[in-house]
Amino acid sequence: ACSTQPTEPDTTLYNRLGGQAGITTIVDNLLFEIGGNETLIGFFADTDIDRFREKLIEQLCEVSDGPCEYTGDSMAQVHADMDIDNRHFDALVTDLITAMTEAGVPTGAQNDLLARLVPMHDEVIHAEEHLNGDER
Ligand code: HEM
Repeated sequence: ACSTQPTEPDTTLYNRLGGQAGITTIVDNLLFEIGGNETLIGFFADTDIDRFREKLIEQLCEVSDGPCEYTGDSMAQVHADMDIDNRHFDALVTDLITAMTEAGVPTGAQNDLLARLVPMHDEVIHAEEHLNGDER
């Protein structure tokens, strides 16, 4: 029980998240968490949840070096005019951690995914200021 699992250097984060099945489970768990989170649910009142689910799966796959291409809109375009603040961002991160834990993702892989999403923070929180700049 105390043995440590060495991380294979040639394993992608995508594989450590459980591949396509793992990422799909993470996103479905996240949708469930958002649905019960009163800090977040209001933002999604008019959202096409099927599209949101599909684009988020693509994005998490691409950002973890999986075999996908993100086909959604830029983070600045998507989150403009929502007035998202740090409290909302933290609530989403907390729900994502719960979603990953429930999916059985090891802590190291959880942290590596979060580290790849955190750089998007400014584009989500200050989306308007990024709209005329370069898009990612
Ligand atoms: C790193 C953080 C985040 C990432 C990576 C992310 C990613 C995404 C993606 C991929 C989409 C779908 C884009 C598309 O349809 O083309 C989306 C949509 C959305 N996001 Fe985020 N998001 C983040 C943070 C947040 C936060 C903090 C909130 C609010 C609390 C939020 C609220 C929404 C809403 C409401 C939509 C749906 C927009 C619509 O109805 O068209 N997001 N997000």
